[in-house]
Amino acid sequence: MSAQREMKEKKPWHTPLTIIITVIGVIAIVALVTVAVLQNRPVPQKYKYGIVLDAGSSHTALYIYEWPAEKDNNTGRVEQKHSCKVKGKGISSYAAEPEKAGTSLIDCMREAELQVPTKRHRETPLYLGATAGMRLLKIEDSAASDKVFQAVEQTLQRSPFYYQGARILTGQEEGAFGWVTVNYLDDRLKQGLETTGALDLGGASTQISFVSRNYDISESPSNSVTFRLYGNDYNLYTHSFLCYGKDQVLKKALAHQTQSGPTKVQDPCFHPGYSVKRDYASLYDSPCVSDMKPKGAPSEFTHIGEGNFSQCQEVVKSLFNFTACTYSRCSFDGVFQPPLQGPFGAFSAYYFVMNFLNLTDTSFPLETVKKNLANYCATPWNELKQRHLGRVKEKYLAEYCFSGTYILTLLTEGYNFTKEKFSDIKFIKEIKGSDAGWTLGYMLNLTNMIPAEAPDSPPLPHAGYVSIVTVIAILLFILLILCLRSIWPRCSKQQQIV
Ligand SMILES: Nc1ncnc2c1ncn2[C@@H]1O[C@H](COP(=O)(O)OP(=O)(O)O)[C@@H](O)[C@H]1O
Ligand SMILES: [Ca+2]
Repeated sequence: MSAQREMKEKKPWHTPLTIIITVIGVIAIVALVTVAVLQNRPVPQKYKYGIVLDAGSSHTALYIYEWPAEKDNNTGRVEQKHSCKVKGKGISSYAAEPEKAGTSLIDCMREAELQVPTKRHRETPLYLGATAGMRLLKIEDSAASDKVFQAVEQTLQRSPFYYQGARILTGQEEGAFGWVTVNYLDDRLKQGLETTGALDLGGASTQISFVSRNYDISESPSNSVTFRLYGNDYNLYTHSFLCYGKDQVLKKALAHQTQSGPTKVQDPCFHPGYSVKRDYASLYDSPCVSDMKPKGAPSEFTHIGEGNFSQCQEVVKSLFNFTACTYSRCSFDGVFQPPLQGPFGAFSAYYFVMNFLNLTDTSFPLETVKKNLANYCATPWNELKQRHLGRVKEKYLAEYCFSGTYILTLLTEGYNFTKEKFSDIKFIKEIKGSDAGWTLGYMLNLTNMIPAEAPDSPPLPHAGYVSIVTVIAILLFILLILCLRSIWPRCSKQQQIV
């Protein structure tokens, strides 16, 4: 039996000293991990809020956005928490009774007070942005537009939120902020990815916004918006066509068909069997058509449907001017447009209409889409009413054939989405739970929530920190055991020799 083995038997490794050292080591490691877990624990998540009212031509909607309080200007994600549809029409329809524009907002403001925690009310910014309906009212009757704003301001100032003002957005802002929203929600800005173009169709105006490589912004400076976001520069092309929202285009189409002041109009864009009396005064009441009003027209006409898609398309086409262009290239009405580029998201009325018509799938050939729409337009009005009334507003139902035809014509003839490019368009309502539209981009901009430069890389997250400390602690523990098992006997032997 060797001397070493004898010594081991006499002096096993679990001597009181080694046990004490092991216990102290274990306590130290547990303490280290506990401190790491407790000291660096994230504080319970708190949220901040922002509210934007979208005062559109047809209706007003309130959006509440929410984001983590700790990280608002770089890594945090802003999400839509809630939306509220204001009852009744858009604020521009209250020109004759402006106070009602203010009171119409009260219900949604109450809802917002319940949605945002009370202690956050005073710091929650509140914005109202009006679009083409108010642009038209301002052109038509600037004093009435001011009164509507006064009434709206009165309601908003009384709310507990941090009111930041109500104003009319320019067409460029409406287009550019829609583009920011779509690309922010898709996480394309932070990652510097290729961006998605934005197509917004409203009732009174429509916007197209996209980044086109090698596009010379100096050719039409009024169509360009430059951004520096997260360290990337963007030259955005954007244009807003006033009077090309679907409700104003319908007025233009009817104006086109009533130039001789008839008492009966046979309209290919409405369904067979459709017949409604309309008065000339309300058809021609907008600045988009007011100067076209035929002289000596009767007070009303009967609007009769014929259900003919290709004839409807001819009527719609005649509303665009494709000849006047002083630039290298134009979309229509003499407006500059660089070559289309990249994927596009089409939202708002583009989505509502194409979704109702079951035509959101753009992987089908354009010809198939047209054929399906032609079939739909030829469907008798009575049949459609039986199928959908009760679930769909009668006004919407009556107009889907016209709106669908307008959308296809605007995209293909107006903007030049050829049959190859048509599949670049995706009809979308929302992205990751937040509605596509200008409101989110508007708020991100006004609250400076998108930094111009890329944020510094974030510090180690809590879970990562705890894991690293735990791994180090386990390694230390293993080292300690190894030390005890292999080095300690030698140390003790040395002690013995001494
Ligand atoms: N469910 C729906 N079906 C069809 N059209 C709809 C639906 N919901 C909203 N719309 C239409 O979408 C358009 C929204 O435009 P809006 O934002 O009010 O105007 P603008 O942006 O021009 O100021 C209107 O034409 C409205 O009638
Ligand atoms: Ca709109």
